[in-house]
Amino acid sequence: MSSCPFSSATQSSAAQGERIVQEEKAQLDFDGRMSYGDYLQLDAILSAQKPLSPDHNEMLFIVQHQTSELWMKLMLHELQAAIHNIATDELPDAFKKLARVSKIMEQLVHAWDVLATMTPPEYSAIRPYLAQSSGFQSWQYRCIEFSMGNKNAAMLQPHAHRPDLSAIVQAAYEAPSLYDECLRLLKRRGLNVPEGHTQRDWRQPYPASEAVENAWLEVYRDPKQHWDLYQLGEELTDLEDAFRLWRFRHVTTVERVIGFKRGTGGTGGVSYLRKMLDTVLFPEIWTLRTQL
Ligand code: HEM
Ligand SMILES: N[C@@H](CC(=O)c1ccccc1NC=O)C(=O)O
Repeated sequence: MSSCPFSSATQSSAAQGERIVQEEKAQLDFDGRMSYGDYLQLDAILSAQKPLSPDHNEMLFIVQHQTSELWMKLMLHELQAAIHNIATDELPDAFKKLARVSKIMEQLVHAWDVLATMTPPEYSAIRPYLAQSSGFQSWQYRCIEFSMGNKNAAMLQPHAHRPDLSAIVQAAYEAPSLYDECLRLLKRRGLNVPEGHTQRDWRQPYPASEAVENAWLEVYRDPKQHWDLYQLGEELTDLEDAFRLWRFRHVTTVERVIGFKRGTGGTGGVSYLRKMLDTVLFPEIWTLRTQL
């Protein structure tokens, strides 16, 4: 009999653990049945981490980006469905999805904390192996930017070598953005949105206007009268707020890890990412607040 209280505690809890599994009648035999790993295609996902360098920290770098791309996949799925819901006047359905998109964006903001544990020398050991690859070439990210209205034809070019992906990014470029559909909705609801905003070349960057600010102001000055449009405006605010935080954490993390080195994607690095901080997706949603 062992005199060590920890070893007897371990034995009894092991026995207890086994008893619970038996009593609860957990399914233990997966011969011919679909298991957790089968359903989630874990063999495919968990065999996709292939470091190129001998460095320990490359696994962090790969997992961080792969998980980000998975969250972006869900974000696009929700965002595109929300845009469709707005176009077809199903606002409660759109709100549910937009709230989820904002939460995913917040999740990605917090994810920077994990990557920021990588020091400059640790990243320098990996960086040569990345060659000219860069997040700049993320086609899902570009679809998100385009769907949110940040249109820029130059951003199509890195995808030209992959016609399959290029077609998807091109479609997001040509389609009305989330904000375009919101303005069309405002017009259907009788607000005074000029035609240049409801029927335009969707590939062009969104042109902010006083007329649109006035339309939103009508909503914001009397929220009870236009409750769902007011709620929509606030959902757009949450979304852009979260997106701004993501951009900011990106540039700060990049500065702490590579300083002012040029980016592997060919840009000036931090200087480019700082310019991106000036992006405004839903301009009148912000400017209207000066009038309230
Ligand atoms: C140590 C980590 C990171 C560094 C040093 C870094 C660096 C950079 C740099 C310098 C650029 C500018 C383009 C270039 O010339 O390469 C860039 C762009 C970009 N990065 Fe990162 N990045 C890091 C992590 C991430 C992560 C975790 C993501 C998440 C998916 C990400 C997504 C992007 C995206 C989407 C762009 C394009 C942004 C735009 O065009 O506005 N990056 N990154
Ligand atoms: N642009 C980064 C490289 C980089 O960050 C990266 C490279 C390959 C895959 C994802 C990346 N992440 C985001 O840009 C750099 O200049 O170090």
